[in-house]
Amino acid sequence: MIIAIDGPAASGKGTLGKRLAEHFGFAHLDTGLLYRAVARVLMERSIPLTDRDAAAQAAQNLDVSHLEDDSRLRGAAMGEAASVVSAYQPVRDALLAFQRQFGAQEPGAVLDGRDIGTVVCPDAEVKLFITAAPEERARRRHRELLSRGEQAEYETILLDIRRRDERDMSRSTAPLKPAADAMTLDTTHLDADGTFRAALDLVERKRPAKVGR
Ligand SMILES: Nc1ncnc2c1ncn2[C@@H]1O[C@H](COP(=O)(O)OP(=O)(O)OP(=O)(O)O)[C@@H](O)[C@H]1O
Ligand SMILES: Nc1ccn([C@@H]2O[C@H](COP(=O)(O)O)[C@@H](O)[C@H]2O)c(=O)n1
Repeated sequence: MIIAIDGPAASGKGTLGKRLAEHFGFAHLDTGLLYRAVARVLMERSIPLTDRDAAAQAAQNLDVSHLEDDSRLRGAAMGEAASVVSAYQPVRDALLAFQRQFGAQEPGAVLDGRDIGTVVCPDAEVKLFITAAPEERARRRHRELLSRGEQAEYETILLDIRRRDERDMSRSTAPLKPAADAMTLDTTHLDADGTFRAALDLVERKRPAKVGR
């Protein structure tokens, strides 16, 4: 059983994915971390992000263990860099098998990203597309950074989110878009608990007999 969650930056995909996975006893993969990790390899070696061959090589040799715990992958700069290297087809190709293998786990898996319902797991039983207005997403990210004691400007975050959305939606390879059979949830006026309840309702409506412990 696969729950595919896609959506734009800071829409709450990861928060929701984690909660759904806990609820159903499934594994969870934040696929954005894979692209962030590829970008980090290049940045650590002072290789320009425009070097497609180096990015592809980094993706092919990526150590995918412990990405969740790696604080160096978080932050706006790494998200921006990830959105550059993620547009390269060979990078995406190199990360595909791992993601599909992750999705094949029993009793199930939740994967969140940009192309899970469209490319990685086109046969997922449940596909959710999580959105929120850019201003609300920027407010959430701003709150998050301030609560971690980091310096953050709301306007800068909003610009970053808009730029990243644009790049992710307009690229030719695996652009961010809802799968034809995805259920869209606009969370602009929902908090994290409300989002979880609304998503759970959608999941259970879609697969009432198969989902649940
Ligand atoms: N429905 C919600 N209402 C308010 N805040 C939320 C909601 N969902 C998530 N958040 C908060 O918004 C921030 C972004 O959420 P999260 O990291 O889950 O988004 P994301 O879509 O996975 O982001 P990214 O695309 O950058 O990986 C976090 O601080 C999270 O706690
Ligand atoms: N399935 C995915 C997941 C992510 N990306 C790219 O990585 C960037 C960072 O992702 P976050 O979810 O960690 O913010 C994102 O902007 C995408 O460009 C992707 O292409 N496919």
